Amino acid sequence: MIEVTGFRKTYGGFDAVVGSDFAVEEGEVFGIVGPNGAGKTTTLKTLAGLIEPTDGEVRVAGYDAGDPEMRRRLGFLPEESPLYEDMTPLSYLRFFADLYDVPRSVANDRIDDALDRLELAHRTRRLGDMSKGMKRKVAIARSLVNDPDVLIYDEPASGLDPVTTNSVLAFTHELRAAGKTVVFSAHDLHHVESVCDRVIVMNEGEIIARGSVDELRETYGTVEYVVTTTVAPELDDVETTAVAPTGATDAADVTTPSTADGTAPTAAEAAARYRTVVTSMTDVERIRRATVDAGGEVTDVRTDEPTLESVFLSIVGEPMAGAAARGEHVSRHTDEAGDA
Ligand SMILES: Nc1ncnc2c1ncn2[C@@H]1O[C@H](COP(=O)(O)OP(=O)(O)OP(=O)(O)O)[C@@H](O)[C@H]1O
Repeated sequence: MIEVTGFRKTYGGFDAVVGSDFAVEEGEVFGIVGPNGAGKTTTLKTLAGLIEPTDGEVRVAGYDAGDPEMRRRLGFLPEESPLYEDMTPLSYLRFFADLYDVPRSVANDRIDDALDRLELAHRTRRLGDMSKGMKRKVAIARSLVNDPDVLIYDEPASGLDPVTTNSVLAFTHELRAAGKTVVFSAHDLHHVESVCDRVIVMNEGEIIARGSVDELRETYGTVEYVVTTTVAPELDDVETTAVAPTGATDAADVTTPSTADGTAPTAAEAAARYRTVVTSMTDVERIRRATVDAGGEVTDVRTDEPTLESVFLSIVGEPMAGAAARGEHVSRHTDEAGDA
């Protein structure tokens, strides 16, 4: 449905996009991800026919981007979508349907359907009095008045409250179910993960990674294994820390080592736990052996999956928006202790 070959866009000698190649299949939700200034908006505006490529070929629905026939088959949602504040959602959307020559009865059904699915109430309220999320929904509905095959959305859910964000993302799912092709950019990687079949990651005008989110996670993420043992394994190349056992309240509980020298352990020693973090199952096995050799045992192995932020950090080399607010790994408890 979309084919981009050797696309380059230069602004006065500055390369905003440096030779990008990608294709989007019909009925696919395709994400463009990247930090500020990566070239996402430039790419989307070019797909929408609003910017001329400096070089390369950009084809949408079989037409060169910008061809009037292509525009009729396309809906574009810009990052900022100022609306006519004195109009109501209904009058505003009917106005745009008229621009596309959509017959009034067809337009009314289409507008009602879009606003129902977007769960927008207050359709006759003045737009200037509506919340940011409501206005965004109206802008999304506007992108659909001509019943386009291809939708180009620049940050559709950015800056919205969680309920509105979910509603917009669920709606994007519905668009795919209805056979639409959707290309959208996002800073929030969780938005991308929840709706995109495939993504490209851009940085400084270049595509630096591509694939499904799972593929990117597999290729660029590091899984960590957190091994808990009753004694500290004596291995020179791994660092082990004493940690509080569940219910420990005294600092002495976490620092007193347990022993295997035949003397009866104190209650604190019996409860002592040690944690070692490694990145391979081979190391988990080494820890198990060293622990057993020292007279102890492995009591738990937890797998920490890489978060999307840590994956993109390793691709792009800088955190995406919001990454700092979240941890680097999410924990998934496993029964691997038994296998280790
Ligand atoms: N009209 C323009 N004239 C000059 N430079 C521009 C113009 N539009 C964009 N740029 C530059 O091109 C680069 C890519 O911009 P673009 O808006 O495509 O990035 P983006 O990935 O969408 O960023 P953001 O996430 O901040 O919206 C940036 O360095 C930007 O400053």
